[in-house]
Amino acid sequence: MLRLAIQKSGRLSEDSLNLIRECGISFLAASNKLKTEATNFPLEILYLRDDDIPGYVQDGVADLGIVGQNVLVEAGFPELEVEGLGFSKCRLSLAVPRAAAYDSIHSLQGVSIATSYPKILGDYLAGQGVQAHLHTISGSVEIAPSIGLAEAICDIVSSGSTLLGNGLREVETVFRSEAVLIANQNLNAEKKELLEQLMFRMQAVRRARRNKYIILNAPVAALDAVKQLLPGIKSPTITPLAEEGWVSVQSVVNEDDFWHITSQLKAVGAEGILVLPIEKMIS
Ligand SMILES: Nc1ncnc2c1ncn2[C@@H]1O[C@H](COP(=O)(O)OP(=O)(O)OP(=O)(O)O)[C@@H](O)[C@H]1O
Ligand SMILES: O=P(O)(O)OC[C@H]1O[C@H](OP(=O)(O)OP(=O)(O)O)[C@H](O)[C@@H]1O
Ligand SMILES: [Mg+2]
Repeated sequence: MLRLAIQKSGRLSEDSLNLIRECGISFLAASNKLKTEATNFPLEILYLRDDDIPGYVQDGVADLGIVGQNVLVEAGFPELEVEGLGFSKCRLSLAVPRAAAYDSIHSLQGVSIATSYPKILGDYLAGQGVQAHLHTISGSVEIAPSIGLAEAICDIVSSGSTLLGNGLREVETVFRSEAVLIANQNLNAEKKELLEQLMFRMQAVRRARRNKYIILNAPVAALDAVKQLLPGIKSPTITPLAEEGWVSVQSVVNEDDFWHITSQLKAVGAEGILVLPIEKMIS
């Protein structure tokens, strides 16, 4: 049985549970329990504070974990990372009060900085040859300058609205992060095999999320142009319509290219374009 540690409640929780469910793994929702067992895969899920997850996986208390790279690197175990999961993308940034003078990172020489990430920030500043006074606090970092605790901060930024709401200005990106799957490095052969199975499923889910299934009608005369725009996995599926001179084309498009490609498809004469989500995608 594999033991997977996920965040009990917080930013990573829902996406972690959804990913496990989309891998076809069923379990009872644990509203107040701290662990659950899957009913159709040899997996036990532990619900923990995210800061504890890297240490538990390093020690082998849990075999696997899902955690932000920021927390993983801060804990000092970057080597546990198996793969990026594409959600909870954010950055760790330095910010100063809106009116404060700031020319370059050297403006922070000798300045006091509040952060929950003293290791990542300390390494970054050392790399830039800057010495600052770090105040480690565990939360609400953005209020530190307004209450006189520090002159600058280093914390997680996503939309930037928390910085804006606290009168702060982002000046440097220190670290980019997303949720990652981590694994203990001494898994036995049986657990390694289960990890492979889980990763195979996670990859199929992630590929499916990045792609859409597209079905459209096109005049035969436009077929070459349509094929150019829709190369598909191998090549598009083409079937004749009941109406002479028309075909139905089915293919897969990348989410990022989707709007660009559909407007070009319309321009070459495609009609009745349907776009469907893909549940799993296995190469
Ligand atoms: N605004 C955000 N946008 C995207 N990802 C974020 C954001 N804030 C945090 N994250 C990511 O989600 C992780 C968990 O954030 P959360 O705020 O839930 O942590 P926490 O308060 O430390 O939780 P815990 O109670 O488990 O210790 C962060 O370490 C980071 O990787
Ligand atoms: O750039 P933004 O989109 O505003 O996001 C950044 C904020 O999100 C996180 O806090 P969260 O809202 O998770 O609350 P927390 O401090 O309780 O963890 C993080 O600690 C920042 O404060
Ligand atoms: Mg935490």
